[in-house]
Amino acid sequence: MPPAKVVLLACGSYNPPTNLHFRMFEVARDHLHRLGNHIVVGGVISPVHDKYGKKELVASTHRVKMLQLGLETSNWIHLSDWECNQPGWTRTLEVLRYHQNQINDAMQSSGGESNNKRARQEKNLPWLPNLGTDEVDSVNTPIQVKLLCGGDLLESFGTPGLWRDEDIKCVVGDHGIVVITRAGSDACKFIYESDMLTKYMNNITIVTEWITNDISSTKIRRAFRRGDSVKYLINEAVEQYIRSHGLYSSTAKYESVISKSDSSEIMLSALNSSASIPKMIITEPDHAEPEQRTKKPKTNRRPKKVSPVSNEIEESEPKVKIEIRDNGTIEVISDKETTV
Ligand SMILES: Nc1ncnc2c1ncn2[C@@H]1O[C@H](COP(=O)(O)OP(=O)(O)OP(=O)(O)O)[C@@H](O)[C@H]1O
Ligand SMILES: NC(=O)c1ccc[n+]([C@@H]2O[C@H](COP(=O)(O)O)[C@@H](O)[C@H]2O)c1
Repeated sequence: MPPAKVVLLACGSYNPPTNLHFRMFEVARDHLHRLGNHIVVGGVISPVHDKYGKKELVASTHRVKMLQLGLETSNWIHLSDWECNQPGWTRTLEVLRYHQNQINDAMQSSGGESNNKRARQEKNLPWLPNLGTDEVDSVNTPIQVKLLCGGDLLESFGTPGLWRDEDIKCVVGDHGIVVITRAGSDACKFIYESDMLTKYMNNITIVTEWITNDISSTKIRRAFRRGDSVKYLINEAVEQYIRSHGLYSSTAKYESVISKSDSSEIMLSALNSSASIPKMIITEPDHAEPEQRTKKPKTNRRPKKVSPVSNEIEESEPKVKIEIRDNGTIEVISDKETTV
């Protein structure tokens, strides 16, 4: 079997981007190439929309600029600002599908895989500028966009009300996930405890990061606030940018475009909206029914703030409370079990 061509797409806040955000891609690419059944033809970072409303989230104009600076030294990871240029927060499945469809369109409109290289070069996408290269031509297989994430993001699938079951099924079943292990999360155990993830296990690649380093954006923001050094933890140009714009300092004002309770309602209405998602052109989803998960995720952190539930949610929907915690994570508490 010829190796599958893969684009790794990582969603997140990048508030600010740390060395580990970029390193995730390197670790994942090495691993996939070593397995021998994938060729990674590109890496894409998609920063989340301002209306995601996470605590201390600075404007996407800053986060995009910091990512551009951090990526200057990479020749294969690129920024896609599509998500943050949308009118509101976009579910991750939609983000994956948009990028998959763009690639499929570009490949198809340039006459397929094996001919018309120049036409394909003209179709190069800003976040995938190597469509017309020999590397991409080397095998005649479609390009698959996979979600690249840390173990904590995988575990967020188990937060009641945060992800739609059918989204998880399509993210894992249609696209596939590459998960980098992270301190504090246990991806293998999480998959074992989920019937649905176990079912799609052949599309989940767990990559153990042996050179462990638990940098997080939260810790970097804390260091800035306290005036501590962040040298060797984030890119120097990114550090310079943060200092020159006075981001994350103890006096920094977070000009949130929306209030926290608005952000909860925006996420909820996006999750409950019946608006159809553009379908991928190549792969059709497997419509197997989600299976029941038997265990609620454990949490021992106390909520800081509770926002009212939007009235627009129907009676039959789970009652959901959104809480924004001290460390900036958004926690959604539902009165129903998740079906991951
Ligand atoms: N140290 C790390 N190891 C593995 N994955 C990481 C690491 N840091 C971030 N990631 C992953 O990068 C993606 C984007 O993460 P995000 O922007 O939320 O960063 P974060 O450091 O977790 O942020 P915060 O501390 O603000 O919650 C997620 O998939 C996350 O799991
Ligand atoms: N239902 C969904 O599609 C869903 C839910 C929660 C978070 N997400 C995404 O996961 C990422 C999480 O980022 P943070 O770890 O910074 O919160 C963001 O890109 C966010 O958009 C997607």
